Amino acid sequence: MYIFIVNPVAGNGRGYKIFKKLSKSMIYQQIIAEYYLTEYPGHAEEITKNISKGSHVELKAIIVIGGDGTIHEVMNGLKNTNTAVSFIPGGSGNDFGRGSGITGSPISILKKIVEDTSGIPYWNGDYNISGSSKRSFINSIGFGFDAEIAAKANLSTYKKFFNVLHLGKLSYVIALIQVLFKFKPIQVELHLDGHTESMTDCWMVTVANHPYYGGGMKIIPSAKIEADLLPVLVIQGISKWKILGLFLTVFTGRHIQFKEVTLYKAKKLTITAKSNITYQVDGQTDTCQSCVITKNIQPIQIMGSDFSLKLSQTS
Ligand SMILES: Nc1ncnc2c1ncn2[C@@H]1O[C@H](COP(=O)(O)OP(=O)(O)OP(=O)(O)O)[C@@H](O)[C@H]1O
Repeated sequence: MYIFIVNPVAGNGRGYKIFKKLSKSMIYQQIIAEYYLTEYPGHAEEITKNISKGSHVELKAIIVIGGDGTIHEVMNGLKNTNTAVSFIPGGSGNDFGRGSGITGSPISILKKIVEDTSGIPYWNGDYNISGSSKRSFINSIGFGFDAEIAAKANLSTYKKFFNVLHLGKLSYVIALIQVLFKFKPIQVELHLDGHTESMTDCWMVTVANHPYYGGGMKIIPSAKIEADLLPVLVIQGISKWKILGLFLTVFTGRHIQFKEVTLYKAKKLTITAKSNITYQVDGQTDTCQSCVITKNIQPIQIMGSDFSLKLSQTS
């Protein structure tokens, strides 16, 4: 059996339209399926927790139709890492689809999920904000400048408007300009395994499970799906005009050539700031003063990925 968790408001209603069309398709009619429509923020996580508690012995996969926020909730609701998960992009950003190799039309993705026998292993990252319990991020977690851009864009009225026009990236460009002239670099201490870096002029620190964020920007082009190691990108000591130029190159991934950009790899990162800083996790924002980040040691099987075809060809 397949269980669909559908966010009907993802992508301004795209999630629901995709599910409606898919549910009438031949392939959907041929499988045993149950579906849930989410009704409020946090609902996908609750549904997944309940599924995990139940005894769906024949459960082949949970299939998420929505955006990154919905798959973030589902991954955090999973109690049993043996449950396979898949994703049919229905949101506005859909970076998880890009990063895990899930591409094509909804029907072709469902076909791949049904025909895929093993899937690919995917390691989420874990983050522990001081004083709260551990959670997982599916795409990335970032502190400082990019998080403030995400916070500004999420609160804006123009984000919805641009999303309807499929120009979601433009909302980040406007938010970037708004944040740029007010932003004050942050003072942070990074503990990367046994190594410590103190920074007084830090613009941002981002950790990612794969290259993409913000609807297709290649923030850490070299990030790959792997166990154990976290790629960490740090930007420090840069002028406002230069960071503007840097962000223009993020879509191509050439920003890593700037001398103000440093890439690290670590099993564990602890970030401690002098005062509260803004962070974004899979696009949702909040503030914190310290955070511990590690890689989840239990992989989740992701079905319907184009990468599983490549894996089976190389093995
Ligand atoms: N029925 C609902 N009404 C309002 N919000 C909902 C409902 N169901 C789920 N949500 C919330 O909608 C938010 C946005 O969903 P999601 O991130 O999947 O779509 P998106 O923002 O369009 O895509 P992306 O994150 O890829 O840009 C999620 O945080 C989720 O908690």
